Amino acid sequence: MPFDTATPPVTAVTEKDPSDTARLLKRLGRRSIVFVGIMGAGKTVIGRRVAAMCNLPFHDSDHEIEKVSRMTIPELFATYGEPEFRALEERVIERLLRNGPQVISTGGGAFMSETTRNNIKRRGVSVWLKADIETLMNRVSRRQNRPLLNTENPREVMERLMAARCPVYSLADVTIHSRDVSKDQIAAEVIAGLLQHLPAPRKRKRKKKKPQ
Ligand SMILES: Nc1ncnc2c1ncn2[C@@H]1O[C@H](COP(=O)(O)OP(=O)(O)OP(=O)(O)O)[C@@H](O)[C@H]1O
Ligand SMILES: O=C(O)C1=C[C@@H](O)[C@@H](O)[C@H](O)C1
Ligand SMILES: [Mg+2]
Repeated sequence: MPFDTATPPVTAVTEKDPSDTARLLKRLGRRSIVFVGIMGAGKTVIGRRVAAMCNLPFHDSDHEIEKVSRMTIPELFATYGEPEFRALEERVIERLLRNGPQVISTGGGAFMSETTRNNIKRRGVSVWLKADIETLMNRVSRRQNRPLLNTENPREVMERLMAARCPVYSLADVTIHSRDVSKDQIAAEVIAGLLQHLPAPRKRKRKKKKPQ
């Protein structure tokens, strides 16, 4: 499947406009904003920024997993293998989701679990940060903390993962094109995208007074 990043642009709200974040918080209620997407898409950095803009708590499932297991993700993969990591990831996200409203950034493979997708649907609104292969490879080459990419040909692995995962990521409620423009701009586009997705509460009609 060709990877198309031609997501329709979302009109960005300005960061200075407090009413946009206030409206979003009202529409969100107790739900969480949940970032999904492949490694390097920007889930952690953009998630943290959106949380700061909305004055919401921020959690990253990878960091949470490292905290509860007292191991790094590469250590977890090496010691227990990927299936154990995935089971832990499901449990951690399920627990995090109970405490909305907040922003949660998930690990790159988390949304592939049907259980996790259902949990997110029930208690959150999902945002796919969608990026092209060049941008992603540029970003992930800076750090060696992603066990799935510790191979001879990380680009080939990334292409394979994208082909398998993009159709699933596309099930997210909101899609934002992640690219190398300022992080504030992407965060503002996320807020605009969420406002477009979440319907404004309908005004109640006033009952007409019966004539006396
Ligand atoms: N809009 C952007 N402009 C420039 N750099 C960016 C942008 N968004 C993210 N980055 C950079 O890309 C790298 C990867 O971002 P980040 O760690 O947030 O990705 P991730 O989606 O959380 O990945 P993973 O699934 O591996 O946790 C970081 O170095 C981050 O600073
Ligand atoms: O894409 C993936 O499967 C992963 C992404 C990272 O966020 C970590 O959750 C882990 O390295 C696995
Ligand atoms: Mg991350």
